Amino acid sequence: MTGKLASEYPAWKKLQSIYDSEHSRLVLKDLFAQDPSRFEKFSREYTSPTDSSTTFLLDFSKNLIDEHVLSTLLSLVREAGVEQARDDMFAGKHINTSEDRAVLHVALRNFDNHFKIQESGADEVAGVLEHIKVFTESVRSGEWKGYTGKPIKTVVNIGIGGSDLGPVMVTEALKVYSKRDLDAHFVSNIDGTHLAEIVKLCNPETTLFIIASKTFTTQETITNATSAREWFLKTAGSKDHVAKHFVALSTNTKAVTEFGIAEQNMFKFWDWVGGRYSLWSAIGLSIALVIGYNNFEELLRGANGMDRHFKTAKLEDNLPVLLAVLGIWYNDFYGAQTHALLPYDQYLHKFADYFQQGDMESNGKFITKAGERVNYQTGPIIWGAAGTNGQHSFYQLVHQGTKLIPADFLAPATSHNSGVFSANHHRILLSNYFAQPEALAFGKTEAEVRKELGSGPHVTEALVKSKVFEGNRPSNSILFPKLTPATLGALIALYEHKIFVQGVVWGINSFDQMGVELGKVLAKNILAQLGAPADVKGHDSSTTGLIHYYQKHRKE
Ligand SMILES: O=P(O)(O)OC[C@H]1O[C@H](O)[C@H](O)[C@@H](O)[C@@H]1O
Repeated sequence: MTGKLASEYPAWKKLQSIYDSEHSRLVLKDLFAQDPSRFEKFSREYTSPTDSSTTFLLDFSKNLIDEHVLSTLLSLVREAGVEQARDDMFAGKHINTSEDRAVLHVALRNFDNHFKIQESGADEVAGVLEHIKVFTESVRSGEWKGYTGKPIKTVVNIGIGGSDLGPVMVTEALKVYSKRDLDAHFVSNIDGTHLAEIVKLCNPETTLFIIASKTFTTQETITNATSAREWFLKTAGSKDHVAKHFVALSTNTKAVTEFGIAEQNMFKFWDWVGGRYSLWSAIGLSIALVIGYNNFEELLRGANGMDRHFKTAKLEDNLPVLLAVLGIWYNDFYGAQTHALLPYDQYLHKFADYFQQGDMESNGKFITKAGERVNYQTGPIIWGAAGTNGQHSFYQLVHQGTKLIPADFLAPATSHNSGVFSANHHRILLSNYFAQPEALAFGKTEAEVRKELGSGPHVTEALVKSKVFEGNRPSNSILFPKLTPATLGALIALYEHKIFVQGVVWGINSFDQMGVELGKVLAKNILAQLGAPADVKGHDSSTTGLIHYYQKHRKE
């Protein structure tokens, strides 16, 4: 972090001039034809520094780059001081400057104290992991009993944002490792419908509520938790029973005890864990309950392997850096607005949702750390869905629309369910995983279309044109042997560090989230005015009109 605007770096200016003068030359079809070793040059195999069985391939050869572009992008990383900023993060420096906090999700998975981290609380991580281990083992084994002496059958995580999305994504991704007789549900939305539908599936005698909130002040979570406790007490009667059925994951001991959860039922974490980076902390309790502590630890170890790679690999081979600079190339020079995450693995169907918060809350900023307005684009819009469903909905636009949509395709070579149905499913899935990036990159020319259609009265010019695929649409492919906890940990950490690198280049603070505040404050003010039309004051005519319409039509 240099305090400069990204556009001031010499490499940025050079990239702009390369783009202006040469981008029309960067045509994938030609680049591949000119260089038979393009795949070897622009792909890397990752092997975890701590566990050789955690490995994946990143193929970035289908990007609109050549060696000159890539080396200039890496110069940008150097000029922006990414390596120093990375080392500062790992050392526990307060790089979240607006909140004066360290950013230490890497400390949550710092096995063997590999990184020397001084920040207060970092030495408590192992103790909390032990707490998680003991608790999850007692719940999973049936030793932990509800108030009528029955074991826990259902866990309900109540949280929102980072206190929800990570646990949801990971428990879905690693479902195959779950304990079959323990159901897990997640309630996040303040809409009472969410909780109402979930409690229908729960028996108060055998349900454990996990109240997950870093601050323990989030309106949605505290309201849902209070309602869940009321629902529970309707059957359980005595408040003494709450201790067996409610635990909290938080940094706010005072608010947790005020809520009525005993301190021994609170799993602690620290203000240097950002909400959207918290699944590795106590916020992962629901994950550990579902997949077991050992698998949870494997997830963390997988992430730790990626941390070590990110910390030491040279920039040319540093996978988070490579993903980051490719993203910058499209976002800032090609004018791409979005980035799609397209996992060809049903287990990863929440992956894009998760990184919507991870990326967009981190890098959706227009002010640099020094308080200057940027004069370039920052974080992309992240979106996506599991393949092949997307192919039957939005891929049309990705292939033939007017927008450039860089995409990451992810897939496992082996399915967890190969033995359940015929191997055919996975082969078909993967044939699509291979075909889509190929189609995007190389397209189909007008000549090919004409040849295919032949001649005849039905072959109009319009028909020919509509069947052309221009190609030259870039993508990354990430292929891993199998979706294990460690592989998933490595992949999540890969994207976390990608977001970090981009944030440093853009000069922004990736670790605060001031942009979520205004709406919250206005909603609080409006909530106090919803009683009667006469109370509605101080708004524009649109907001006033909407509230009045609501007041006229509501039946509560
Ligand atoms: O965990 P909590 O304190 O309840 O916060 C839940 C969420 O609240 C806000 O929306 C923040 O922007 C998120 O980053 C955070 O994850």
